[in-house]
Parts: sequence; structure tokens; C-alpha cells
Amino acid sequence: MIGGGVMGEALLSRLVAEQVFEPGAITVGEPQAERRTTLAHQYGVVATADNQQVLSQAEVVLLAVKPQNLAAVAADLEQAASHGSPLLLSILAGIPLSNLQAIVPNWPVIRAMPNTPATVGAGMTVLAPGQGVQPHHLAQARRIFQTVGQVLEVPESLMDAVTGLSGSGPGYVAIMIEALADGGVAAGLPRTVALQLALQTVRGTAELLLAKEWHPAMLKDRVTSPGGTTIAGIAQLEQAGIRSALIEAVRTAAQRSRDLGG
Ligand SMILES: NC(=O)C1=CN([C@@H]2O[C@H](COP(=O)(O)OP(=O)(O)OC[C@H]3O[C@@H](n4cnc5c(N)ncnc54)[C@H](O)[C@@H]3O)[C@@H](O)[C@H]2O)C=CC1
Ligand SMILES: O=C(O)[C@@H]1CCC=N1
Repeated sequence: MIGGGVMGEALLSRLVAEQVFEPGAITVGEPQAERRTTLAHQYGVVATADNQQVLSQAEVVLLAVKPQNLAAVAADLEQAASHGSPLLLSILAGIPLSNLQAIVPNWPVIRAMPNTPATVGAGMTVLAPGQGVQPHHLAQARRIFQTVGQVLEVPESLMDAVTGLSGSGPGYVAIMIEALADGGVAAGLPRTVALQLALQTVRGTAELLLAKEWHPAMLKDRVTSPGGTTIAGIAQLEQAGIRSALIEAVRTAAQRSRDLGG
């Protein structure tokens, strides 16, 4: 693994907990000494500041640095490109397969977009395989990302939209939960009660829709009593433009993903 930050750690923790890899078989390249100590102590993995140590014997390389750090890591990858051809899994937002394949021309490369609920095994990861990726490479990628939640495969042309929706989505939902709790407080609830109600309402709604396979509008219709409280709240949401706010959030994030790719 190159980059032991938020997403790197989320994946690492589950890969070790689910015993997909022995901790000692995972080497993490991470420049921050404090992060290296944390990862080594908490998960028993090998942590190093030297990315060549990661790349020298790897069968699978998981690239988990910020897109802005790709240039620095590219030099390490280029140096390692001549020894072997490990599977490269990149979770970098916006970075196209073509950029990665230009750095390591003989390596199979899969572009992946996980999300932060991966930390608790409730993630959504979408994979886009590059040229030369064989079924066993995809099986390996699925095995890795299935430890952190659901996995889906799409053509690369859809990956920026994926990034705008499921990649960034936890940020939007977190704001909705916070705002719902604020509403509860405004209406007189203690903060802890308001937050519990907001969290369980969001979780319960998603679980209900998943279990019943209902269209979301069907659930909305079931909650709204004529002249009741829910339709009064919904009228306010519509007036504030909640639908277009969410649609534009996803579209703008998808465009930002395209821009990151240059
Ligand atoms: N945070 C999220 O929700 C998601 C992030 N991603 C992608 O995952 C990638 C990582 O994101 P985060 O984990 O949030 O960022 P982060 O900043 O928490 O982690 C990146 C880590 O890379 C390390 N790093 C920097 N330069 C390095 C180098 N030359 N060699 C090795 N390590 C280096 C940093 O010290 C840091 O610990 C990004 O490309 C992002 O687009 C993808 C899906 C979701
Ligand atoms: O905000 C970002 O750029 C990353 C990618 C998807 C979620 N977080």
C-alpha cells in the first residue's frame, strides 16, 4: 500500500480483520512517521518511508495517496516498473487509467472508487479495469474490496460520476444528518436525542428501501398523511430546492473529478 491515510487505513483495518492477508505480508509506504507508528502498532503491518520497499516484492499495489501526490509517487512506480508486473489498484479520485498505464505500461491496472463507510465494512466500491486486466486480477480486486462492503464494476467512462455520488456521498449524507439533528434541537430536543433520531432515521430509511426494493417515492407517499406533518416538511424542502441542491452536488463533484484528471 502506498499512502496510509484515511482510506488506506480503512482498507488495511478490514483486510487484516478479515484475514485476507497476514499483517506481516502487508507493507505500507507512508512519509509521516506518526502514521507509520500508528499503522504498525495497531494492525501489525510493516510501515516504511521507502516506497521502493513496498514495490520491490509486491503482488498487489494499492495506491492510496491524494491525486496531488501522484507525481511524487510516479517516480517510485517508474523505478519499480521493470521488476515484475504486480496488479495496481488505484483509488485516486479523477486519475484516469491512461495516466496510470503510462507510468507502469506493463502492469495490469484497475481504477477503484471506495467510500468512507468502508471503515465499518459498509462501503461501496466501484471498479473499472484497464487494458490487460485478466479475470483473476478482477477476482483479486473484488476479494480485497469486498472486505469493506459492496463491489460493482463499470466502464471507466462512468468513474467520475461514481466519484461524485458514492465516493463523495458520505459527506453529503453527514451534512444532512447534522442538519436534521439541528432541526430537532431547534424544535426543542436535547442534542444527543436529536442526533440519535437523525442517525437511526437515515439508517432505517435506507434499510427499508433496500429490504422492500421500493422506489423512494413509494416510501415518501406512505409517510405523507393528507394534511399531515410530513407533507408540510416536504413542501419546505422543495421550496428550499433540496432536490436540485443534491443533483448539482453530484454533478459538480463529478466535474471536479474530471478536472483532477487534467
Ligand atoms: N477519503 C475518502 O472518502 C476517499 C478518498 N479516496 C481517494 O483516496 C486517496 C487518499 O485519500 P485519503 O485517504 O482521504 O487521504 P489522506 O491524506 O488521509 O491519505 C493520504 C496519505 O498519503 C500519504 N502520502 C503523501 N505522499 C506520499 C508519498 N509520496 N508516498 C506515500 N504516501 C504518501 C500522506 O502522508 C497520507 O497519509 C485520494 O486519492 C482520494 O481521492 C477515494 C474514495 C474515498
Ligand atoms: O473528496 C475527495 O476528493 C475524495 C474522493 C471521494 C471522496 N473523497
